Amino acid sequence: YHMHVSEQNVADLVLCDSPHIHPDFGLFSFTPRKIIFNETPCYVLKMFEDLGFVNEFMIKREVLARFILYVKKGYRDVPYHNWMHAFSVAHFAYLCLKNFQLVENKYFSNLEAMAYFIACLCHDIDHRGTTNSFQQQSNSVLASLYSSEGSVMERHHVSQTLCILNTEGCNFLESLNHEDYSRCLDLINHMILATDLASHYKIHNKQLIMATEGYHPKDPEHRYILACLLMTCADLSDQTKDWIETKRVAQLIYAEFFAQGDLEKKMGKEPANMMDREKASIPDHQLVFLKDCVICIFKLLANMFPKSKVMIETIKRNILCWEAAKIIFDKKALEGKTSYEVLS
Ligand SMILES: Cc1nc2ccc(C(=O)N[C@]34C[C@H]5C[C@H](C[C@H](C5)C3)C4)cc2n2c(-c3ccccc3Cl)nnc12
Ligand SMILES: [Mg+2]
Repeated sequence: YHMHVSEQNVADLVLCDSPHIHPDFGLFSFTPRKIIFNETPCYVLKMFEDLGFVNEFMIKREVLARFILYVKKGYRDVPYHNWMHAFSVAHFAYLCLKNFQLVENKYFSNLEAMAYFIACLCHDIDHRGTTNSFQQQSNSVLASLYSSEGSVMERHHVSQTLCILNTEGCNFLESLNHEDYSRCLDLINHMILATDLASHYKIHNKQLIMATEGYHPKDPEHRYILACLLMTCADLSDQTKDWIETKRVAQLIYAEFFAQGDLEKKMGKEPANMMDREKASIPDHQLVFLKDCVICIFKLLANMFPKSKVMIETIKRNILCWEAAKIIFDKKALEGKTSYEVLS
């Protein structure tokens, strides 16, 4: 693995005790993006320990510290799909494990819980800020590797995760017995693949049935579908925070989308509307995304875990904010302003 992390940073992280955990850190309303970038590795280590995995699986703190720093280094400096996105997604996994007591209430085994947290942390490693369809369109190396199976980027994120685990001094799972080790990698693989939104639409109906008819913990398909639901919720968890956060995240996402659109234009390709800074109507697109995708997923989560009902209210409030914003965006469009200019 060509990346490198300084052993000084590893030593500092092993000794890190600096930030006391913020009192609201365990609440669904907490916004993990407010954590100072340089303190995030320490928070990941603290979440990992707080979830009991270090003791349960006899994990060496130094090896885990090195793994976390390699994962962080594996993310690129793109507007949205960067380390802070991974950190916020892992924080949401931490919130679900703690607030829903997924292990205590037998929804997840300890191994599944650890795989869930790790998959969230690693689910977008080495993202280039471009979509799966762009990989195909541009005949990227990743497309040549994975396009026959689909979920091109997600397969690359899995591959990068395995590369880091196989890097000297990073395999914190080495203390697991052979069966747990291969089961954990299999779980991480399926959980990361589940973050391809196109895949989510394929199993949404099964999730609806599970959420309405009841969860059967002994049914392996239910365990798989629940893991997929929890991955998608974590990936979209920015949408369950207050409006200021939601608006700021939209700026980051559209910065990425429009950069891809600009690239496609340079390549002589016609970008999709949501990627075209001249054509995209951000409020309209976000209203469709929130009403047709985000709120449906979190309603399923609320069916299974009533404690997450508060997030439905937050998403509804964000929808109202986008409805109000739409009026302003449409007025500014008449003055010739693009919606990205209005959003910024
Ligand atoms: C706020 C917000 N808006 C978003 C608007 C749109 C899309 C999006 O990928 N749409 C689709 C629409 C159809 C069917 C599939 C495949 C493609 C064609 C593209 C999905 C994602 C959005 N998204 C994400 C997000 C979640 C997972 C992966 C990547 C991203 Cl960017 N996280 N936050 C947001
Ligand atoms: Mg992704």
